[in-house]
Amino acid sequence: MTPRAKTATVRPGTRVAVLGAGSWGTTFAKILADGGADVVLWARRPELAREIQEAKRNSDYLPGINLPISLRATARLDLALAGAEQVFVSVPSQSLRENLIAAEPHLGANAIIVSLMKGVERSSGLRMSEVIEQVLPISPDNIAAISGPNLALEIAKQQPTAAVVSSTSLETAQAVALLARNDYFRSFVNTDVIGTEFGGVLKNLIAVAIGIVDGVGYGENTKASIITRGLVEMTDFAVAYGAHPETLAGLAGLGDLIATCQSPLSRNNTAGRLLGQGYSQSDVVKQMQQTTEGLASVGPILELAKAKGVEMPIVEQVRQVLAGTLNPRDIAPHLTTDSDEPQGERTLDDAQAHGGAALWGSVKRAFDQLRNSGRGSLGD
Ligand SMILES: NC(=O)C1=CN([C@@H]2O[C@H](COP(=O)(O)OP(=O)(O)OC[C@H]3O[C@@H](n4cnc5c(N)ncnc54)[C@H](OP(=O)(O)O)[C@@H]3O)[C@@H](O)[C@H]2O)C=CC1
Ligand SMILES: O=C(CO)COP(=O)(O)O
Repeated sequence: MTPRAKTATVRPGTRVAVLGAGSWGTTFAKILADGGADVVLWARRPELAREIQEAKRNSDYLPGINLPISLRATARLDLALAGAEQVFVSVPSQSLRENLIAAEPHLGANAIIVSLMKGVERSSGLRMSEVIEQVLPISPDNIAAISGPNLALEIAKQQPTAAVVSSTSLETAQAVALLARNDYFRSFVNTDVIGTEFGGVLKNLIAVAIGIVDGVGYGENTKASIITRGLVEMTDFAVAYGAHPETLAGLAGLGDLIATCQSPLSRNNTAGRLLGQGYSQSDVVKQMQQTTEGLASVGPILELAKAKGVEMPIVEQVRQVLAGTLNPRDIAPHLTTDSDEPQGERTLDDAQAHGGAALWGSVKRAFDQLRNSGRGSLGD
């Protein structure tokens, strides 16, 4: 799976919309505007739309950040979507369905819909691209997802980073990647939507576990053990659902896992830290002012894991801490067995064996893919 990209160019001023003016939606609108697109950002609260439109600020979510002069904002969905060739969606995952239903009458026939979200729908267990496909009369080839190590505030400060744009259609991924890039944000492409989306969902759960460990006061050994074993868990799960193991070794898997597990900017990490300090789930939910996808994803992910016979001991422990049935001090990087017998270490090699790839082969292919897709699609 090495996408060979065609050379493509971006039309300056291509009209796009971003739905959701929280920290990521606003940051992504800035990425697109700084890349030359004509961006209209939709905020559900008129006062926030007004602040962005008039003061070029979003003081609720990105304090201290100056937004591009060219960025426009509105609380009217019809105005945001009028003429938009690409629509980037960044609302909480649990509200995606209702927002798509509201947006549908205003969407252009050939608009590409891009998910920026990292959750699954609790009621259905569906990934965001699956919800989009279910709600809108749209071909899967017109849907994309973007994921990677993308802590919003760092990017809003124009610190360089990269992400993966994924679509079943390489051309769609390229068309989106060409707009979602500028001198501080680099988009690579792939066609593994399942792996790209699940990477973003699953790293949130491991980040909650790391936060718990931090809150308890355990150190680097515990965290490194959980991150390493967490990546195996993530890969096992995603591969069971059809992902390519290489994707989990890339920006949307390992890359995002590292960023989210080590940054205090991460809301999932912060929620975990509060749990580790002894706060209950309901206290944590009250304290978290921003979207914390991991808390909503634990249940559906464990259900999906069970359906495929995948063991996820770290995610299961997160569930138990959330439920108040496991003392946070007892969280540990368990092996995937209850046996008292010493077990062989299951590594990425084992997890990736489902996909028929050995670790170093797949890592090499991932690097090749990034190199090729970057050169081919971005024209440098
Ligand atoms: N922040 C980050 O660093 C990153 C976040 N993401 C993903 O982006 C998605 C959005 O997260 P993020 O921007 O951080 O969240 P925030 O909490 O910062 O913002 C959420 C936004 O969604 C709006 N919103 C809340 N409920 C609804 C609803 N029912 N209908 C419409 N809009 C609603 C909020 O509006 P209001 O202000 O009016 O409440 C706000 O504009 C998540 O899936 C997250 O995982 C991905 C990469 C990075
Ligand atoms: O996805 C993110 C970074 O890539 C943001 O993580 P949080 O949602 O935990 O803040």
